Amino acid sequence: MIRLGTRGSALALAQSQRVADSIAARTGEDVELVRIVTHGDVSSAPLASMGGVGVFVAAVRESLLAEECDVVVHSLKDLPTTPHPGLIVAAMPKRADARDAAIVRLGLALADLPAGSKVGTGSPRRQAQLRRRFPGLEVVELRGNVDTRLARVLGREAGVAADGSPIEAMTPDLDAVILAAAGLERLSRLDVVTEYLGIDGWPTAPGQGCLAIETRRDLSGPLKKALLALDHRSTRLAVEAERAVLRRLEAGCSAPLGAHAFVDGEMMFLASRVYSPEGEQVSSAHALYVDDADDPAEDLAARVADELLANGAAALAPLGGAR
Ligand SMILES: NCc1[nH]cc(CCC(=O)O)c1CC(=O)O
Repeated sequence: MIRLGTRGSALALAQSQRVADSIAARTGEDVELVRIVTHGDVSSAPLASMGGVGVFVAAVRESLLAEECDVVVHSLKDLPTTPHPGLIVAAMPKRADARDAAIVRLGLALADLPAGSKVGTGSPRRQAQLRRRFPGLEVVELRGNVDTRLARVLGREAGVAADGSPIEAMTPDLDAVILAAAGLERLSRLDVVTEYLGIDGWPTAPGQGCLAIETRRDLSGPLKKALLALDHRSTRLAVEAERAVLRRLEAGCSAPLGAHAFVDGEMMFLASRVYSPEGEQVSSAHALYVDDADDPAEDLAARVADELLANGAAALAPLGGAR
C-alpha cells in the first residue's frame, strides 16, 4: 500500500487522484489518499498574512517527513525554489496548459467590459498585468478555492457537496476572474473559460501548469522507480529555467513576475517579465539556448536574470517572500 498525502481542496484532490492512478498503474500496488489539513485551508485570512502560499507546502512536507505518507503532489508554482534537504522532487510530469484564462460574465471579452468593471485576482502578477492591459478595469482582491472564485462571476445555487458539506448560494458580484487554465482543466471546468491569455503578452508564473511529485530523499524500491518513469525531461528543463530566474532575483512565488520557457528538440527559449505593482512599468528579457553549456536551464536563467536586473527589475516591485 502506497500512501499519497493531499490537501482536501477539489484541485488538490483532482491532481492527487491523477497521480495516484498513474502510480498504481506503474507499480501494481494500491495507492491510498491521506488527507492533510493545513492552517491555510481552515483560515480565510489573506495568504500574505500567514507567510504566503508556503503555509500549504510546509504542512504537506511535514506529513511526508513524519512518514505519515510516502509521496505528495504540489502545484509546482506554489513550491518554494529553495530545495528541502530531506526531500526530492522525484517527478515532474508533462506540463499542462501554462496559460491564464479569463472567465467573464455573459461570455464577454475582457476588452469589451465597461470601465469600472470588477475583475478578481489575488495574484500580484495578474493584478499588474490587468492594470497594464486594461487600465479602466477595477482589480479586486480575491482568494479561496476555484469553485468559490468562479461563483463570484457565475453565481451558484445552494446544495450539498460530495463530502456532505453544505454549499452556500452565491449571487455574482464580479464581472470576471482570472485563473490558471491548468487548474480548470484538472477540475474539468474548461467549459467556463471565455478567453485564453496568450503567453507572449501575458507570461504566467514560473512552473504554472506543472505538477511536482515529492518524496523523501531516501526513498527506494518500486515507488521510486515509478516516479522516475513519470518524469518528463523537457518539462523539467523548461520549468527549472523559469524557477531559476525567480531564484536569481531572490523572488518568491507572489512576486509580480511572469516567466515561460519551452524546449523544442535541441533548442530552448526562456522569456521573463517583471511588473511594477500598478503595471505601468515593466522589465523584460529573453534568451535562446543554442550552444552546449553544461546546464542549459541555469545558463539561460542567468542571462535572463542579469538582463532583467540591468533593466531595473529589482526597483520595480517587491520581489521577496516565500522562497
Ligand atoms: N496559487 C494557487 C494555484 N496553484 C496552482 C494553480 C493552478 C494549477 C497550476 O498552475 O498548476 C492554482 C490556481 C490558479 O492560479 O488559478
